[in-house]
Amino acid sequence: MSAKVNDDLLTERRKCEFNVEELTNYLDGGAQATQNRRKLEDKVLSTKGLFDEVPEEYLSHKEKYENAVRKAVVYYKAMKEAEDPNQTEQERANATYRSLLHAAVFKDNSPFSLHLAMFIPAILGQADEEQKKYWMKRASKMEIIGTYAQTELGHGTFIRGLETTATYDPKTEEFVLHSPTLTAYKWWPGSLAHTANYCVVMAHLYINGKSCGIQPFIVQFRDEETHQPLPGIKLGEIGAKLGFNTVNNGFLGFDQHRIPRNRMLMKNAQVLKDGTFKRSPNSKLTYGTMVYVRVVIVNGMANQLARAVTIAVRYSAVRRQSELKPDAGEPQILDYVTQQHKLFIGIASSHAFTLTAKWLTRMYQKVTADLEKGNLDELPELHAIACCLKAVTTTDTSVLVERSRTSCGGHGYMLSSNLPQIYGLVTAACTYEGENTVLMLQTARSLVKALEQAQSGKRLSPTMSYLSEKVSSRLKWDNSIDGIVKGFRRVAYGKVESAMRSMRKYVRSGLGPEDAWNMSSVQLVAASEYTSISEADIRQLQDTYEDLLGKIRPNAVGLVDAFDFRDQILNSTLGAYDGRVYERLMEEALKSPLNAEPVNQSFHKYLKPFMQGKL
Ligand SMILES: CCCCCCCC/C=C\CCCCCCCCCCCCCC(=O)SCCNC(=O)CCNC(=O)[C@H](O)C(C)(C)COP(=O)(O)OP(=O)(O)OC[C@H]1O[C@@H](n2cnc3c(N)ncnc32)[C@H](O)[C@@H]1OP(=O)(O)O
Ligand SMILES: Cc1cc2nc3c(=O)[nH]c(=O)nc-3n(C[C@H](O)[C@H](O)[C@H](O)COP(=O)(O)OP(=O)(O)OC[C@H]3O[C@@H](n4cnc5c(N)ncnc54)[C@H](O)[C@@H]3O)c2cc1C
Repeated sequence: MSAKVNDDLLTERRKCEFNVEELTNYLDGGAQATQNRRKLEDKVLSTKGLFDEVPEEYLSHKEKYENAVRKAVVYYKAMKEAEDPNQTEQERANATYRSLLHAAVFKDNSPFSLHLAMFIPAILGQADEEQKKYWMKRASKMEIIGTYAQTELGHGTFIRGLETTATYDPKTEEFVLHSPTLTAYKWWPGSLAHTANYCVVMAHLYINGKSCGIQPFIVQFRDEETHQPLPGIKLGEIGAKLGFNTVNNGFLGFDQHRIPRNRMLMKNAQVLKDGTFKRSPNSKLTYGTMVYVRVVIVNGMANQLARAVTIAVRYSAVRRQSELKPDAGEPQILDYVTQQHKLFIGIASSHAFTLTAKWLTRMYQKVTADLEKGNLDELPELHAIACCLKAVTTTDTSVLVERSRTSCGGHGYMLSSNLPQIYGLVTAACTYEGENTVLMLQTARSLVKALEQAQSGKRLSPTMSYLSEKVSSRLKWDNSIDGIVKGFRRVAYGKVESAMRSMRKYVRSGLGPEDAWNMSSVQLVAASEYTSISEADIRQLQDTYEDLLGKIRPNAVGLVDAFDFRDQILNSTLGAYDGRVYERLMEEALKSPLNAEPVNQSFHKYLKPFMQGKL
C-alpha cells in the first residue's frame, strides 16, 4: 500500500489550474516521448544492484569509488538491455534528453562519465573515417574505457600553452609523447586515475623541431588485461573535491611514451609517413569536442535546475512555519512572497534553458553539417554563442540551485535532501569545459568585432543583428513582451558600445590593444552576460512581477510535478512525491552508522577520561 500523501500537497494538486500531463508531454516532445522515457526509466530502475544499501555519504573516499564502479557496470548493462530496438536513434535520444536516469544511481556522477561525455564525441569529431570505424566499435561496446585528457597541472584555459609534447619520429613512424615538467602532467581528466585505459590526449605536435600546434592523439595508458599502467606512464588520482568524487579525476605523466602514427586522430590535420604535415582548414576544428559539450551542458543545466526546484517547491508546500497573520496558524512557507521570489524564477529559468538548449542544438547540428561540406562560415558564431550560453546557464543554475537549497532552511543543508550534491554537480560546470569568465570574453571578442562590422555598414548574423539596429537612445518601451525584448536589445547594444568606447579611450591614452582589452574586460564580460534596464521602468516591471508571482502560486506544485522526476531520480528526503518529509528525514538519519549504538566507543576512550581529568 503506497504511503499517504501529505495533505498540503494533495490540496496543492487539487488547486492546480492546468493539465500537468500535457506540460510533461510538451517538455518531452510529445505523449509518445513521455511514454518512451517512462518505459526506459521503469526498465532500468527495476534492475537489481543499482542502489546503495548504505547511503554513499557514509562510505570512505575509496569505498565510494569502488561502489560507483560496481553500479556503473550494472547501470550501463541495464541501459543497453533497456534499449528498444524498434526505436529510432532520435526517439532514443528524446527518451534520454530529459531523463536524469543516471542521477538516480550516481549522486556524484559516474566513473564512466567522460567515456560517454567526451571520449566518444572526440573520436566522432576528430577521427578520420577509418579510425572512427575501428575505435567506435571498441568504445561503443565498452571493450575499452576512455577519457579526454587536455588540461594540465599548469594549464587549463590557455590550450596553446599546453606543455605535453608529441614528437614525430619518421624512422619508426611513431609519436613520442612526453611531459617535460611537472606542470605538463595531465591533471583533472575524469576516469583517468583508475577506471579508463585509453584517452584522447591533446598535445603539442613537433615535426623536425617545428611546432604544428595542438593535436588530438588516442593513447592507451593501461594494459587491457592487467590494467597495469604501461611503461613510461605515471598515473594517480588528484584527491577529494567539492563534488564529482566518484568521477575518478586523475593525473597522467608521459616519459618518452611511444605510439604508432595512426594514433593521431587525423580528420582535420594529418601527418604522413615521411613526416609531411597537412594542416587543418581551421586550427580551431581541433577544439570541436569542447563546443559539443558546451552545447550539451545547457540542456544538462535545465534538467538539474528542474530537479532542484522540484525538491524545494514540494518541500515549501509541506513546510509550515511562523505566523503570517495573528491566530491564523502557521502558513505554508510557499505563501511567503519572498519564498515565491526565490523559487519561481528557477522554474521559469529551467524552461528557458530547455528551449535555449533545443535552439542551440539545432544550430550546432546545422553548423556541424556545414563543416562536413567544408563550409566553416558559421563556426565562429557557433563558438561565441556556445561560450555565452554555457557560461550564463551554468552561472545562473548554480545561483538558483544554491537558492533552492537555502530556501529549505536547515533541512536543505542535509545531504539526504540531495540539494548540496546537485549544487556540487552544477557549480563544477562553471569551471569545466571552459571557465566561465574566459568563455564570456570569447563571446565579447565576437561582439566587438560584430559592432565594428555594423559601424562599417556590414550585414550581421541573426544573433548579432541587435548591434546594427539604429535605435534612438530615447527609445520608450512598454511592458509587453515585445517591449521588454526591445529594451533588453537596446541595453545590450549600449553595453557593447560602452565597452568598445572604453577600449578606444585606453588606446588613445597610449595603451596597447591587449592592455586596453584587459582594462575593459569587466565591461566586456557584462556586455556578454547581462543587461539591466532604466529606473523608471523598474517600478512598473516590479508591480507586474509581483502580480505574476501570485498567479503562479496556485500552480507551483503542478509546474514542478510536470517535470515528472520520479523519487529515485530526486533522491531527496525533501522532494518526494508524497511529501512525507519528516518521516523520510528520520528514516535517513537512522541509517547513519553512528546510530548503530547508543554510546560510541569514543566516550570510553577519550571523553570519560577527559571529563574526569585523567587525560
Ligand atoms: C555530454 C556532456 C555532459 C555534460 C554534463 C551537463 C550537465 C552537468 C550537470 C550535471 C552532471 C550530469 C552528469 C553528466 C555527465 C557529466 C560529465 C562531466 C563532463 C565534464 C567534462 C569536462 C571536460 C573538460 O573540462 S575538457 C577541457 C576543457 N577546456 C577548455 O574548455 C579550455 C578553454 N579554453 C579555450 O577554449 C581556448 O583556449 C580559448 C578560446 C579560451 C583561447 O584560446 P586561444 O588563446 O587559442 O584563442 P584566442 O583567444 O586567441 O582565439 C583565437 C581564435 O580562435 C577562435 N576560437 C577559440 N576557440 C574556438 C572554438 N572552440 N571553436 C571555434 N573557434 C574558436 C576564437 O573565436 C578566435 O577567433 P578570432 O577570429 O577572433 O581570432
Ligand atoms: C569537475 C571538473 C572536471 C573536469 N574534467 C576535465 C576533464 O575530464 N578533462 C580535462 O581536460 N579537463 C577537465 N577539467 C579541467 C577544466 O577544463 C579546467 O579546470 C578549466 O578549463 C579551467 O582551467 P584551469 O583550472 O587551469 O583554470 P585557469 O585557466 O588557471 O583559470 C583560473 C582563473 O584565471 C582566470 N583566467 C584565465 N585565463 C584568463 C583570461 N584569458 N582572461 C581572463 N581571466 C582568465 C579564469 O577566469 C579563472 O578565474 C575539469 C575540471 C573540473 C572542475
